[in-house]
Formats: sequence, C-alpha cells, structure tokens
Amino acid sequence: MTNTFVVGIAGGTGSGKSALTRALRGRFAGESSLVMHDNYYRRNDTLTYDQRSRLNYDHPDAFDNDLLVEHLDEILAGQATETPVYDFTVHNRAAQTNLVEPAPILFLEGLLLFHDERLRDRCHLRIYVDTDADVRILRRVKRDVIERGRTIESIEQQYLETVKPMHERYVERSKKHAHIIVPEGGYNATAIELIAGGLAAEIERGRARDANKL
Ligand SMILES: Nc1ncnc2c1ncn2[C@@H]1O[C@H](COP(=O)(O)OP(=O)(O)O)[C@@H](O)[C@H]1O
Ligand SMILES: Nc1ccn([C@@H]2O[C@H](COP(=O)(O)O)[C@@H](O)[C@H]2O)c(=O)n1
Repeated sequence: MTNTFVVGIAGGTGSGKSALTRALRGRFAGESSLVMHDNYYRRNDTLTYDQRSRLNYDHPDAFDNDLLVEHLDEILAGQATETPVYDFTVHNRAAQTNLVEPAPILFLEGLLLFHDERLRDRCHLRIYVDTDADVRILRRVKRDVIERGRTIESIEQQYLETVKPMHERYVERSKKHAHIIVPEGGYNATAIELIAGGLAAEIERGRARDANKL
C-alpha cells in the first residue's frame, strides 16, 4: 500500500462538491488525483435514450460500486488505473477512459459516497458539502441546461420524481458519516484554507513515513 491520503467529498446535487474539489485540487496540483463517483454510473447499453432518461439516478443502486472499490484498491496499491468516463448528455458511459495515477492525495467526489460502507471506509477524511435545497436546484437548473443538454421541463420532472425524494432518503442521511461539514462548497475560502492546511500536513507525514522506511 502507498501513503495515499483519500479525501471523500459528498453532498447533494448542486451543493458545490465539484467546485470544492476543484479549489482543493488547485492547491495540490501535481500531488493529487481525482476519481468521480459519477463516472461509475452503470452502463445501460440495451436501453433507448428515452428509457435511460427516465431511470432513477439518485438511488444507490444506480452506481457500480463494486467496480469503483476494485479501482480504488488498485490505485491505493500504487497502480495507474484506467477508469470509466460518464456522458450525462446521453445518460450512458462514454467510449473513452481516464487514466488515474497514484498520488499523495486522492480526491473522491460524489453524491452518495458515504452511503456505501466500503467507500466510506476508504476515505481518510470525509467532507459533506451542505447547501440549502432551493439554492441547489437553482444551480442545477442552470448547469443541466448549459452542460448536460437538458430542458427545464425534464429537470423539473426528474427533480420531483427522483432527485428530491432520494436526497431526503439517502444523501441527507449519509451526512452523519462526515468528519467535516462545509456550507456552500467551493466558495468557502475559510474552509478551503483549513482543509488545505490539514492536507499539506498529511503529505508531510506520508513523506516522513517513507523516509523512515528507507
Ligand atoms: N458557492 C457557490 N456560489 C455560486 N455558484 C456556485 C457555488 N458553488 C457552485 N456553484 C455553481 O453551481 C453549479 C453546481 O456546482 P457543482 O460544484 O457542480 O455542484 P455539485 O458537484 O455538488 O453538483 C456549478 O455551475 C457551479 O459553478
Ligand atoms: N444520466 C444521468 C446521471 C445522473 N444524473 C444526475 O446527476 C446528479 C449527480 O451529479 P451532481 O454533479 O449533481 O452531484 C444526480 O442527482 C442525478 O440525478 C442525471 O441527471 N442523468
């Protein structure tokens, strides 16, 4: 096993997980890698686009966590690993893959990371990004129209049918497993400073452990 320190960043849709992850990664360029839980949405090759667009993507079973655990263990064992890439515009896995290299810090980001005990246990630090539901849906509408090719009607229907009830049943309840709760995510400069300071100290501790092994 390597000295990789795993940081799990979870929270509701539109909470600011990706923004926080980007801000933290910016502080550890060259010393961190990233795995996104979204990329482990299951393949649905046998369904049509319309059928895929009506699936429940906010239930824990929508993800292939067995594959994610397998890949995490490879990366944590020091192996560069080809990981899947998800295409939200077609509701399916993309043809390409993404090579994740081992690094002193591994950021793991996703909606339901803390629901699965195996994923929780692999996170040395668990951060939950907590943002009010009205703010999250406003952000999601904008993002899903611009980046994910969705209509306002489809976002409204999906939010009421699956996103909101699943958030209340699974995502919100997984908050209790967090070590740290960050309001507002990527624009919370104080939280970013504190977390970045802690991670820098973890990298130093890892280096000291390596030096002692020599
Ligand atoms: N604190 C913030 N204030 C304003 N907009 C934000 C903030 N955090 C994130 N956003 C924007 O909201 C959208 C969703 O944020 P994102 O980080 O992708 O959320 P998540 O990964 O949790 O779904 C993005 O367009 C992002 O730029
Ligand atoms: N084909 C899909 C797959 C997932 N979603 C939605 O994505 C959300 C998770 O991503 P965030 O960046 O917002 O955390 C989740 O709430 C799913 O509803 C989708 O719309 N289509």
